[in-house]
Formats: sequence, structure tokens, C-alpha cells
Amino acid sequence: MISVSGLTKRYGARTVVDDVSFTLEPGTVTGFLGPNGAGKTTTMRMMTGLIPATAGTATIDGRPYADLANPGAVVGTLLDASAVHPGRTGRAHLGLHAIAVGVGSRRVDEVLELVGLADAARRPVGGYSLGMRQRLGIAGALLTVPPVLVFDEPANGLDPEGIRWLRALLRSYAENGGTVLLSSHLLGEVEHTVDRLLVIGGGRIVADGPVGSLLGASGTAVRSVDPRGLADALRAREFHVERQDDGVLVVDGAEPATIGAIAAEAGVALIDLHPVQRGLEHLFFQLTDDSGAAHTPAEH
Ligand SMILES: Nc1ncnc2c1ncn2[C@@H]1O[C@H](COP(=O)(O)OP(=O)(O)OP(=O)(O)O)[C@@H](O)[C@H]1O
Repeated sequence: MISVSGLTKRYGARTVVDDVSFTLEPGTVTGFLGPNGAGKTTTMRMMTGLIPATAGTATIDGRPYADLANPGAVVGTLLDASAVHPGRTGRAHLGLHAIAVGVGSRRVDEVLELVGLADAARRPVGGYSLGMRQRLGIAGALLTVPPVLVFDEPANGLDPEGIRWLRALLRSYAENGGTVLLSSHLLGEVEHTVDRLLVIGGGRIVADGPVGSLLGASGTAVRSVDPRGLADALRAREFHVERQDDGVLVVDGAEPATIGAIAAEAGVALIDLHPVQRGLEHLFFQLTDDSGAAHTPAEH
């Protein structure tokens, strides 16, 4: 189990991670979601002992990362996939890593196969695409089959097939009892992969819960040939209707079937009708708009 409590990082007067607390249970994939600069990487770097925390603690099975006898056997990290010597082959890079964490060369070949790099393994990493470097970084994290994975933006540079592959890998890791934390600045990238979302903005956790409840459908978006007529008909039934610039009406708390029936009654033809999940998207837009940057203590 991973336990983060009151984790805080200040650079001078700037608080870039502010009193962050959460617990991660085995068998789950948690998405650490937030806009650029929200504090995801800094939190993960503190959790894995790469940088010291200003305050707070992060423990894995009750111990700080730095106190683990062989941290590489407990936590597989992907924190900077570009930090690889470009002249070294993928296999040589992993070979060095394997020695450091105490596994043999057979496992190197297994993980190369697992991440789809077996054919490229004898080529210098300098010639790898961004996606291939990500796969190499993931291979390094999996060498010891650690019970915990901490991956920073693992989908970076992966194509849609690669993202599907990553999703299946992380899901099966969790199904086998692993604890997975992955960060992303894109909601769509993680919403189908994770069980739970931890949303961070301006260094603080702003939402934390199961994906279903955070993303729960909250209304219906409808496009029609007569937005004004349809809005009148909906308001007459006491629905809250918001008209967007493109003429789409967003109706809070309504099922598409209800909206379709009201439109039919009012004689308004519909062009498009679908449920919308506005809760988290709305929150995310707000974060992206105004609190993506870190704040100083004086702003509290
Ligand atoms: N060494 C440092 N010195 C000063 N400020 C830093 C340092 N490292 C990070 N920061 C600042 O901390 C804030 C959080 O950065 P962090 O990299 O943790 O964000 P992030 O959520 O991972 O963003 P991204 O999605 O862009 O990777 C940013 O404002 C960043 O500029």
C-alpha cells in the first residue's frame, strides 16, 4: 500500500505541491490527473525519493522509498523516459538496469518482448521514436515485476494502438494485485484505464474518487433545427438549459430519451442528441483556465 500524507514542496516562496494526501490500494489503477504544471511530476518524484519533500511523508508498505532495501524490486518507475544514453542499444540499456536491480538477462529479453521492442533491441536508443523510448522506460520499470508502478505520463508519444496496449498492460497488472499510479494531463487518455481519479490543480488535490462518480453523466447535449423553440419547450418543463455558442443546448439532469420526447411534442427536428459528462470536464476546464500554475502561500 502507498500512503502519501501532507506531502508539500516549496521552491523559494512558491508552493508547487501543497499538503497532498492519498492512499493507494493493491489491485487498483489510479489516474493522477492535472493540467501542465499542476504538480504531478513533483509529487511522484517526492514519492520515489528523487527529490526531498519540504513537508509530509510518502511510504510504501509503511516505509519511505529511501528506506527500502531494493527499491527497484518494490516500485517500478517511469519518471523520465528521455534520460537514456543515445549511443547505447535498448538491450544494453536494460542490461545495465537489470544489474542494478538484480535480475538476469533472460528477464531483459522477456520485457523487451512484452513491450514490443524485441526487434529494435539491438539498435541504438538515439534512433528510437518517442513512443519506443516510452516502451523502453516501461520495460525497465517491469524488470523486477514490482508490486507498485509509478508512471509519469506513460502515454506520451504512444499512438492509439500503443495506448490500448498500455491500458491492457496496466489493467492486468492491477488484476494481478499490483498497485498502479499513472499521471496524465489528458482526461480522455486515462478515463478508460483507471478505477479512480486523483485530480490535482495548483499543487492541491481538487477531486478524488471513483471514475464513475466523478464522470457520471450529468445531462444531455442536443442540437436541433430550432434551438430557441426547443429551449422554450424545455424551460416550460422546468429544465435548466444552457445554450452554447454553436447552438447546442446542454440540459442538466435530463436523459436523452426525455429530451427527444419533448422535442417531438414541440415538433422540433433534432440533429444530434447525446448524454454529456460535464462534472469533471467542467472542473478540468476551470483548472486549465485559472489554476494550472503554482501559487504562493500568500494566495491561500
Ligand atoms: N526544480 C524546480 N524549481 C522551481 N520550480 C519547479 C521545479 N520543478 C518544478 N517546478 C515548478 O513546479 C510546478 C509543478 O511542476 P510539475 O512538473 O510537478 O507539474 P506537472 O503537473 O507534472 O506538469 P506537466 O504535465 O507539465 O508535466 C511548475 O510550476 C514547475 O514550474
